[in-house]
Amino acid sequence: MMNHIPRALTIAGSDSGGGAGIQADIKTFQELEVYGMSAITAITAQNTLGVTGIQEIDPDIVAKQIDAVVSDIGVDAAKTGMIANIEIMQIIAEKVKQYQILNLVVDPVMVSKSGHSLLEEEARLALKELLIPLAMVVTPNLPEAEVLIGKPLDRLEARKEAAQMFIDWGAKHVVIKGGHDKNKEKAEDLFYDGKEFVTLSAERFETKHTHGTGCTFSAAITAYLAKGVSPLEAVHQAKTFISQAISHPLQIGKGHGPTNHWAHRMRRE
Ligand SMILES: Nc1ncnc2c1ncn2[C@@H]1O[C@H](COP(=O)(O)OP(=O)(O)O)[C@@H](O)[C@H]1O
Ligand SMILES: Cc1ncc(COP(=O)(O)O)c(N)n1
Repeated sequence: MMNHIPRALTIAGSDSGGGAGIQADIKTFQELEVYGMSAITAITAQNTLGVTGIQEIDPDIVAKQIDAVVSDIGVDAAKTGMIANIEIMQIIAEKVKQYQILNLVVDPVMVSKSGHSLLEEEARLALKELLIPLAMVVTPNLPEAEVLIGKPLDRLEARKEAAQMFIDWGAKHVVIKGGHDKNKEKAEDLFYDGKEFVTLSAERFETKHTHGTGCTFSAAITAYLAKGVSPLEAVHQAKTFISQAISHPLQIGKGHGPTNHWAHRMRRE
């Protein structure tokens, strides 16, 4: 039998600057030798300085993109990123259920690092009912987890309780990312599967080039799931990948530059 080519789908927004969104996801899939596909939810005019315009895509076209790739090519794992509005969220949830996409990574993107809204405010809490219950892995950053939980998550105990809430809402695994916890010496994320907490700790790099870190991290998890790796191992591998990408930033643009998706190759070369 021929070897199966792992294939991954990103359902997210386009970042014209190439550092986040669909572009970061496809670059990550490619680096991890997974065939990448996309269903675009919104087009952003964006660079390292910020977002200057957004065109949301008709939910029907989002649905048709998912239909097109699932019906012909097949999807071993998928992720969601920028979703823009509630109608798009509803159609994504419908399609994930229709096609029984079990390896779903939900990155609950709300606001860009440059401060632009990427999901309408009224739709943010709907993530709890519509998408998080379908997630194999959900990857909130601290501000997103605080919005969803409705309280501050400064202390580890509060983060553990929050992780349990994500499992109660139906996610199979959660990673609460600690990138925004600038007081911490390490870049520490908290993984939970409903039974055991695992701290993913890595060196924190002093850099302003963190545009697209969350997209790249969740895309790497998706790529490893597509290859058949367990969620915990996928998260460990993705943490290594994002740490390498942040540690060798690209000096591109005048603002918050992108991470370096090919930095992981340096280990091998
Ligand atoms: N300065 C940094 N040095 C090392 N790792 C970082 C740094 N900033 C973020 N990370 C890591 O990158 C990943 C993405 O996290 P985060 O920046 O919190 O997400 P988001 O992009 O969604 O806001 C996490 O694994 C986090 O720990
Ligand atoms: C299309 C799109 N999707 C996601 C992000 C979040 O990335 P970041 O938080 O690093 O700005 C973004 N800026 N643009």
